[in-house]
Amino acid sequence: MSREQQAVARARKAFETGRSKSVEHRIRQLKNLQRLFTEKQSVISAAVKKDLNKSEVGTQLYETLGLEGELNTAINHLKEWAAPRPVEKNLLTISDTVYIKPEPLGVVLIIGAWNYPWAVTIQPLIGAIAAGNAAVIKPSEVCVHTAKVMEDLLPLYIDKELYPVVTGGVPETQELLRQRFDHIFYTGNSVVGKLIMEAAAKNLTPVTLELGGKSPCYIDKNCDLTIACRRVAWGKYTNCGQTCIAPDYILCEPSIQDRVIEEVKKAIKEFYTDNPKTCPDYGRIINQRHFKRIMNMLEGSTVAAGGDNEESDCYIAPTVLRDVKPEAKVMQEEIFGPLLPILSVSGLDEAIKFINKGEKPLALYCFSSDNKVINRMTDETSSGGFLANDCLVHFSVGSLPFGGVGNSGMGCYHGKYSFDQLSHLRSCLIKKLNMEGVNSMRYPPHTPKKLGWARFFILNSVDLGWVGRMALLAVMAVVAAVVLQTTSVPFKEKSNVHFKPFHQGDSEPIRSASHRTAVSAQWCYQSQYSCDDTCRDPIRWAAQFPSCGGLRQSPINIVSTKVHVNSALPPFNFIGHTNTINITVENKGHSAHFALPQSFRLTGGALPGHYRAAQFHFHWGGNGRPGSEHTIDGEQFPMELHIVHIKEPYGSLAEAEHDMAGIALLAFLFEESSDDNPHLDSLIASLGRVKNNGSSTVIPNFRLSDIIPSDKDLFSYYRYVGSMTTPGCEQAVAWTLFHRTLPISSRQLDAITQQCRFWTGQPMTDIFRPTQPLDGRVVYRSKAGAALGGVMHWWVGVSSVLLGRTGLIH
Ligand SMILES: NC(=O)c1ccc[n+]([C@@H]2O[C@H](COP(=O)([O-])OP(=O)(O)OC[C@H]3O[C@@H](n4cnc5c(N)ncnc54)[C@H](O)[C@@H]3O)[C@@H](O)[C@H]2O)c1
Ligand SMILES: CCCCCCCCCCCCCCCCCC=O
Repeated sequence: MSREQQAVARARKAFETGRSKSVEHRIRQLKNLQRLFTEKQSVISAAVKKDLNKSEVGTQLYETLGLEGELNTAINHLKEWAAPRPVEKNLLTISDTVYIKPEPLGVVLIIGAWNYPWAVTIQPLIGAIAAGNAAVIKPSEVCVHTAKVMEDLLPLYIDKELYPVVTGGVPETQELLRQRFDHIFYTGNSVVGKLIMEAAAKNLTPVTLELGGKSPCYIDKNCDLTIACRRVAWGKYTNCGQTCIAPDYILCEPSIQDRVIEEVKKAIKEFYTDNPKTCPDYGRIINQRHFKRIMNMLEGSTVAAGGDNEESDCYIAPTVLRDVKPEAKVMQEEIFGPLLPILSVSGLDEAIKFINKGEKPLALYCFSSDNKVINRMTDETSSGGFLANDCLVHFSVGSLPFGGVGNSGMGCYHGKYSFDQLSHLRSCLIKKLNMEGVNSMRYPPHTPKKLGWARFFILNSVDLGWVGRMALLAVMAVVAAVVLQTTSVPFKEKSNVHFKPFHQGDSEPIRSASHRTAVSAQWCYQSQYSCDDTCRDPIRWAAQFPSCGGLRQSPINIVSTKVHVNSALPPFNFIGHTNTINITVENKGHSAHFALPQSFRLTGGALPGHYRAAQFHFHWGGNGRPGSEHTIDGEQFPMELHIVHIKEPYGSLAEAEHDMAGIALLAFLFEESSDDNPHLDSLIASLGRVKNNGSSTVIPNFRLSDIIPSDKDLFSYYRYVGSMTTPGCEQAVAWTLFHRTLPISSRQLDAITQQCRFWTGQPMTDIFRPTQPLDGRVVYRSKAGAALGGVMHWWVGVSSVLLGRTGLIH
């Protein structure tokens, strides 16, 4: 068995153990990579310096900083990415659970290139690990020193069976390509890209090809040429032009060519001094083969700036070429070096024509102050990425898919795109064995009438709240009956539609005890799901609790730039919150609830009435993971406190659930502090006494005002209408999320998350529901100094918008 075969076989065996699939394992591996970049930065930089003469700062700026960002994103979002994704349903599948389940592909081969050896090799690896795959890593042999460092260091930090490094050149890569993989992720030139695809085709292995090509740069005469040329010079000469997305050549009108040359020259001097050769920020060509290749391209072109070179040092100065013709040697292939040809075009039309004659590029740059020019360039061309008035930086935006199109590649990655690219997005539809009558429309004998019903059910998608869904289930039952009656298909089983009361929640003490037992045996948080296949994880709550699939669900992500500032949101009045009392805490199986006396009251805050306190509880993560339910601009916080109040005169959630603001929930996010928050100590200690489901204890001398800020510090908050965050997800909640966060130390967080157990006996961690779609709701933000006058008016406004949207009025 060859070394390559052995590595692949070992990786597959390790994958088959299943360990790469556990989210915890993935996060641990990603954290280990984080540690590698912290602990070994100097070793990494020294190798890159030897390979490409990049400075230590340059390596950090262009390679490892981006990787750190990718690692942070993957670690923070992995749970959300890996969770099942609910999808829109048609009427036929309305009562089914329909979702996408991302699953690992298997063993991925990652073939890296030499120009940004860490960025282009480790970034796909982050995606492969995050998606739960094993990966064989083949660094480019061209960057000799870096390949060796990768081979030495990676096994010290990450699981070496699952993620082996195989070094070597073309023969070794070819031997790898003879093995069977579940995905091949290749970065390099298009010629080899085709060979990779050919090899992959033998096993129908999917490929991602991150290739290159000539990325054009159009400079419109209507723009600030100094700024444009500085940005182009940066994009071109960074890493000595050996960047896949470097602007390959400039297209501009002849009238501005001289100015462009002058401005590029100025920028070269500004960045790399009069003598780039001695400038620590100017790199070298990777080897003499590439040096010769680049120097050959100069043939037949006029040098307007630069041109100095020294073969023994692999040095080529930043160079500008003027009046270059399309037939010139330098225009026949990707330059991948520090030569910047300028070609004349008569204007935008000709530039677009010229670009469209070539292969679709990896990047396309357009510099102009005129939006019409920018819009025409995007509308009338195609490329992997498009940037107006800048170069390269799209590579650093993790929310943008990075990749080529046509000859510049296929597939994309970065951030969540890497995860998706290296996952199989499995379609899942879970149906029950009842409601067989509805299916009769698809069974033979086929009739025009059945076709009519099938058209109705298949061609209509649904976005109804629970009320609509209930009504529709009723319609479906009738249809089933009608279809049954009018066909001769014999059915042994009766179509049966259950109208469960939709408020089967567990928000004790305001939900009933009988509900509690029935429900807690069935629903669970995502963290419990894998160990108990009978429980419903959040994605499937709606199958049993229709309201959980409604249009006003909580929690939500609050996008701070999209909230509406509202001056009719005044401060709150708390009554009784400073009283010292004894409170009972009980492990409810999904969380621990701290009961509050009804004498604690709440008014103000634009709430439409007076509210009585019921209980408070926390949502937390585990083992360093955040656990808040609400997120702000995508950020999840370590923990969240919910204080539940019921509107007067209701006595329970069942009574309050038909009132859109029947419950007032006050939410506080926690932020990690270096010191302990002493007010939490008694609560933490009490959790240690209620480890198991159903156990309870008393906390003496408790004051709610000790754990929350005083009224005067609570004038600033977000408000929206939503739901309870546990089944039955009753849409009866006026949510208030305060800006002011509460402190908690990491020691305290650990103590909280490690003490209690779920009703299933597993450690009670990650007790939060994922954020839900806003579905057109508006989030309001209070404005200090607001008056009470507009409160009712505000609520009337909010209610009519919501009811109108769900079609319940009009
Ligand atoms: N799109 C991107 O993200 C991206 C990033 C970097 C580089 N690139 C492109 O890559 C090119 C430069 O890289 P390169 O190709 O010189 O890198 P390279 O020479 O390092 O080759 C890339 C990988 O292909 C392997 N390889 C080379 N020849 C092979 C063969 N015949 N059979 C099998 N494997 C083989 C090498 O071992 C190496 O691991 C440029 O075109 C550049 O634009 C693209
Ligand atoms: C405060 C200012 C910080 C500026 C940071 C700018 C970083 C820009 C990052 C550009 C990244 C370019 C890397 C290109 C790698 C491309 C891989 C292909 O060859």
